[in-house]
Amino acid sequence: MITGERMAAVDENAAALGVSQKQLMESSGNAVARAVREVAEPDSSVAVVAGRGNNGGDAFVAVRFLEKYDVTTLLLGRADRIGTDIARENWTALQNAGYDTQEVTDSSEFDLPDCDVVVDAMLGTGISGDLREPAATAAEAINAADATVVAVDVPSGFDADGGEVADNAVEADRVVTFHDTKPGLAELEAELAVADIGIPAAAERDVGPGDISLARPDGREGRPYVIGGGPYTGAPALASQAALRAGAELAFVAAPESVAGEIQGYAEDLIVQPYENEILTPDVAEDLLETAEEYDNVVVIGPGLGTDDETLEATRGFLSSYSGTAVVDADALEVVPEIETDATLVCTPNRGELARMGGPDTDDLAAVADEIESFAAELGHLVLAKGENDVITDGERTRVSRSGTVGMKVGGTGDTLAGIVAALLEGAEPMDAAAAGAQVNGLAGERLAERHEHGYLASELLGELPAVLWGGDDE
Ligand SMILES: NC(=O)C1=CN([C@@H]2O[C@H](COP(=O)(O)OP(=O)(O)OC[C@H]3O[C@@H](n4cnc5c(N)ncnc54)[C@H](O)[C@@H]3O)[C@@H](O)[C@H]2O)[C@H](O)CC1
Ligand SMILES: [K+]
Repeated sequence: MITGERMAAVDENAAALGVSQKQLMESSGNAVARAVREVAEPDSSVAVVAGRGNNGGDAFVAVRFLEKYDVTTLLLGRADRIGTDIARENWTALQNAGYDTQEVTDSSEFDLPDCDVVVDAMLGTGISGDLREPAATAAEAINAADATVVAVDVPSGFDADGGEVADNAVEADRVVTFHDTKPGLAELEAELAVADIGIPAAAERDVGPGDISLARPDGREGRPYVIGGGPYTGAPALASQAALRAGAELAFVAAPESVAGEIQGYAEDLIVQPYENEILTPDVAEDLLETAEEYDNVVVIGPGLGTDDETLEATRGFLSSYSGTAVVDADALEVVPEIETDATLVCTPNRGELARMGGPDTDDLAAVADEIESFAAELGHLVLAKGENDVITDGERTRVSRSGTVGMKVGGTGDTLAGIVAALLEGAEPMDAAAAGAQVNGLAGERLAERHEHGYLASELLGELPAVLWGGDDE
């Protein structure tokens, strides 16, 4: 099962692996033609009703595989308004090759020919809400027609993310969906076929550009709250700055007053909130818990906290009572296996921390991804295990992020990762935020390594994050 928006991410990953959208469209269209042949008689007439997106594009491909039938293709809208190159190229091929096509620019012009089969290629996973004109009029005519209706990917008007069906949606007899079923499809009356369209497994398993598109904040959102510092001051400063660079609106740091000034000194952009103590104690943790619950923040707990018994007790208490989302990093990780909590925890252990938590003890994390998945299932929380390749798993789904370079084995890169994940968690599901966060942190390192193989600093990753997340002119 995959949602429409995650399907788009997988498509983007496939393209990055070298399997282009146009190749996928050719496979999709071929699958649609196969379904039509299954319901059509040799002399059947077929009406293709196509939208201006890639859903329509799939049907333009299908037409080339239905030469034996009497096929008419109706495009809802003007050809020069077709929304993607690959759909337009397939429309133009039909024009050049003399296929029977019509542009319907106004609902009143829409006249569904008498036919045995209708291919519903108006809207797929790119839609939102009830059908707008002329799709609405077309859907009404399709539903009223005495023909077998074959829907491309999903019936037009079906929401592939949540499974809702628009009131004026097409009622299909058959649905040919691509790669994997979508939420709610199996509940429809229609006969469902899931067509393999040649997407490599790596496009789903390995984290890629599609995952960054999916988790990228569109604008400033979120106010991560970093609870760190004590013996160390660099870690919380790096984590909170990384959160700002990855899209957070504000970044708070709660730290002992003895080091708060030092942390503030790293960056005026941070909002450092000192607490009276040399270290994090249980009663301080209770105050911070109140603040965290009040502001509905994503919390990052651990960077620079140290392993003093009282601090660990405080961390145990905080995480047991907290009910929001927390990135747990560094020394705070050791309390996670010991506690019960309603919080959503995203644990970011390195190889040693993973082993100490009870996970597999090996350098090659990708090779033991299944074991890490079982460990996360048992732990009951999401694990982002950091290594040369990072393994991200919630105990059911497991991804591998292969970005990064050997030069990133330098102090602080785990802190920037924690901050990036916290920022992405403000607007994305935990698995998506953790996978994209791991990928983004690594890509920032790759950008630095293009200039010098070694010798760069975790603090230099910060300046690379906006380009990795939002692109922009590279110097
Ligand atoms: N891996 C795969 O699954 C592949 C799927 N393919 C096909 O691509 C479509 C998604 O295409 P996309 O261009 O994103 O959007 P759509 O074609 O679904 O529709 C967008 C189109 O419709 C207009 N629109 C949006 N909302 C409405 C509305 N409520 N009423 C009327 N019109 C609406 C919008 O303006 C756009 O023009 C997927 O379903 C598959 O069929 C790829 O071809 C190959 C890989
Ligand atoms: K459709």
